[in-house]
Amino acid sequence: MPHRHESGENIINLDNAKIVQKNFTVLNNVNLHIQKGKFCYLIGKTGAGKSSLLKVLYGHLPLQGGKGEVAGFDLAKLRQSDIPNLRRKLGIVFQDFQLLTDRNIEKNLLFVLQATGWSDKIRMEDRINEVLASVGMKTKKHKMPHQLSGGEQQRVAIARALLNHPELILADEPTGNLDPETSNDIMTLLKNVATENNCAVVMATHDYHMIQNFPGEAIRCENGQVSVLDTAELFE
Ligand SMILES: Nc1ncnc2c1ncn2[C@@H]1O[C@H](COP(=O)(O)OP(=O)(O)OP(=O)(O)O)[C@@H](O)[C@H]1O
Repeated sequence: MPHRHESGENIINLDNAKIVQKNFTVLNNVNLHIQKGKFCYLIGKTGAGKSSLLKVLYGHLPLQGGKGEVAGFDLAKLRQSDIPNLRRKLGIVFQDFQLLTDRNIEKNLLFVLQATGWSDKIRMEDRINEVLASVGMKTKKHKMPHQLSGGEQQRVAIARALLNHPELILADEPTGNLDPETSNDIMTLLKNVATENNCAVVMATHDYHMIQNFPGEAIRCENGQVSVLDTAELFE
């Protein structure tokens, strides 16, 4: 892993970073330093650049200027062949769960383990049971995704994100398809598993009720710039 080096206490370091979609600069001069183990929101209006920022952090969009480091990987020097190694350090959770619909929960998780280099059958089975237990879904492992509610599918998606002991979970509107009560359950779960696993979380959301229920720090995308604020400032 040639471009990996330890970076002290931060899981994310962006300095003067430029984030571009096609030829359009979405965010410029981004300076962002997120400590290991920290939970923070990513907020901003539709089109402000939240998803684009997340995509740069998980190596889906190339960094177009400045410096960037995620989990010790230098984003400016990231090669295609480094991306699987970066992704192994991350857990990614999406709004639409993105479970494979043609196989049961256990096989969904097995697929990820096999794709990330695991081979020992017993160890894989143990890890699957462990992560499913940590999200309260161990008894549902033989169910197909369509047999689960949205909240349950998102629990499984969080379990899947935890498989490789990530140092960082990137979540793009993970409660966007859920009712308010289920959203609160998922949020509580995400916060708890992050704390238990000493894992940082960056979670994009539009849901101000949830931010009010679970205050904290937020990264705001606005007018092509990024700033960090306390969520209490949003309700003054
Ligand atoms: N694949 C793409 N090709 C070209 N432009 C894109 C692409 N994806 C996003 N954009 C543009 O980049 C800008 C930022 O979009 P992005 O999806 O990052 O915003 P967002 O804050 O996540 O919005 P939302 O809250 O609606 O998800 C928008 O102007 C959008 O039109």
